[in-house]
Amino acid sequence: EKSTSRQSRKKVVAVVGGGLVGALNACFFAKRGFDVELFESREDIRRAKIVKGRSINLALSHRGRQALKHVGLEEKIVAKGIPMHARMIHSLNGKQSPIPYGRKGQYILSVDRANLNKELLTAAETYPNTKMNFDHKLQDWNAETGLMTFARLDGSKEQVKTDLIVGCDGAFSAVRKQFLRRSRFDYSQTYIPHGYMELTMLPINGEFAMKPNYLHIWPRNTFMMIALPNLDKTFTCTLFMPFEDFEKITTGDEVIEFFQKYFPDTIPLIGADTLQRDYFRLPAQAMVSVKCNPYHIGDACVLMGDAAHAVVPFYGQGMNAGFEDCIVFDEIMDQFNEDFSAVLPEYTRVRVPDDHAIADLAMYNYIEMRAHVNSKWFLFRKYVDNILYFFMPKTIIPLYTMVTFTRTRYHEAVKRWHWQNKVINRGLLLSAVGAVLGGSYLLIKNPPDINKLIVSAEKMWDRLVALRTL
Ligand SMILES: Cc1cc2nc3c(=O)[nH]c(=O)nc-3n(C[C@H](O)[C@H](O)[C@H](O)COP(=O)(O)OP(=O)(O)OC[C@H]3O[C@@H](n4cnc5c(N)ncnc54)[C@H](O)[C@@H]3O)c2cc1C
Ligand SMILES: COc1ccc2c(c1)CN(c1nc(C(=O)N(C)c3cc(Cl)c(F)cc3C(=O)O)c(Cl)s1)C2
Repeated sequence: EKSTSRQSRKKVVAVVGGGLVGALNACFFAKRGFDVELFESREDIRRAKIVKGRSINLALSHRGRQALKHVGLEEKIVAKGIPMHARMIHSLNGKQSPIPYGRKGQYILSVDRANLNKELLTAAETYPNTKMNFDHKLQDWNAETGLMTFARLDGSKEQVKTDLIVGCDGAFSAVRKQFLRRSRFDYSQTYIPHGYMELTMLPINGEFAMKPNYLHIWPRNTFMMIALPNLDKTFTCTLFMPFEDFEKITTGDEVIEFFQKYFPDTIPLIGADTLQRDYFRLPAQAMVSVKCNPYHIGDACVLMGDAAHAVVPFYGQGMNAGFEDCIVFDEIMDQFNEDFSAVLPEYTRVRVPDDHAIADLAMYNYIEMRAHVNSKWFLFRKYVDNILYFFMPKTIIPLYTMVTFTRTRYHEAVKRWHWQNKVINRGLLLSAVGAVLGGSYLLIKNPPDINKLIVSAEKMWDRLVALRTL
């Protein structure tokens, strides 16, 4: 007979937010047999034309692919992604230098954000036990009763109560608002002084304007641009620049002048008119880094994705980390037999250190890129990484390799990176000391004609002085 007791009735999970992580999470919970109610404030993007204001394409790497694989979506998404086997570094003089991401199979994928979101929503909808509620904006919820209040477009209100609330409503999460009112909830957010703006590089004579299977980068210290390819043979270029520099450029001529100075090779590729039109289409967008702890309240609510950890995009890991949140939570559900009162605290204990680590890594990389990464430095650093990795593949694994191509826990990748740096620095120090000792031994053994040395040193000095006066 129909059992009514709470234990045996199928539990209802509310997923708030139908973005990338919310839609994927709906699949994870539905696959487990829960009744899933997804609530998304926007309209169903599968009916809408474009999704403005978010990055148009993203880099999907190993962590994200493993999550998609878990719900049987990896092939479908990878088939619509464009492999990027290497970075293509564009120097100021127009020289292009490829730096492979790793061995043959190690590549990342450029995927279209809107298409990925649509595929995930459609996949969630195919489960008979999911219900999609679009135009439902969470206004408030009560941590004691679990009662949620949604506002509809027509101003009406709808109240819903479920067994678990999964907050996947992004960097400015409404679900997280309740956490902020509670004691012992740590929260920090940092806006960086850089903004980002997307520009489109159209095909030239029906072909990609640049080589497609690369992540194109124009590192210019304070400024940086990157370009990821799209299936329609366009590139989406993302320009990163301090807001105060965006604000200095107010006319079409100033846009061209700026690109002529810093990204000259892109003007013929983007086209002066497209550049001037795109530049004033949308204002530069802000980038925020959010860290918080804990990710749960009792057995009632848990945060995942940007709602729990918005990161600056300088590692291409935000979505990959949010997707990995879903796998980690799912693994803990197995360990604790879906008992929310045990699963949620364990999820916080396990996942917070890793999501904080990737937030710190992305911020560190932003500061490093801004401070002293131009093409030469970028090339040098990646060559050193790749050479050490080539000779000592088991000992020296580049940080980006651990982050991008493995599921090494983010905080463990950071620990190992610090250890490797110590080993490398000690190695460099030892070899430097060795060179000095060896050199001086040779000098003592057969001293050169000291007078000749002085004469050639004086000649060198005179030439230097002459150079300086030029
Ligand atoms: C410029 C840029 C480049 C990036 N590049 C990459 C990359 O290359 N690789 C990568 O892995 N990541 C990248 N990211 C990060 C990635 O975009 C985010 O990590 C990812 O979108 C997070 O997904 P999410 O579902 O947690 O949040 P979101 O994508 O923000 O989705 C949140 C959803 O919740 C809905 N919502 C919000 N409030 C409410 C409410 N009150 N009620 C109901 N619904 C609500 C929103 O409408 C939205 O649909 C980039 C980010 C930026 C800004
Ligand atoms: C759509 O908007 C965006 C915006 C930023 C990014 C992406 C997509 C994708 N991004 C990736 N970053 C890495 C990485 O590990 N590092 C260290 C890098 C970091 C920077 Cl900033 C960079 F320019 C190159 C590399 C690199 O190594 O190629 C990947 Cl691997 S993919 C950054």
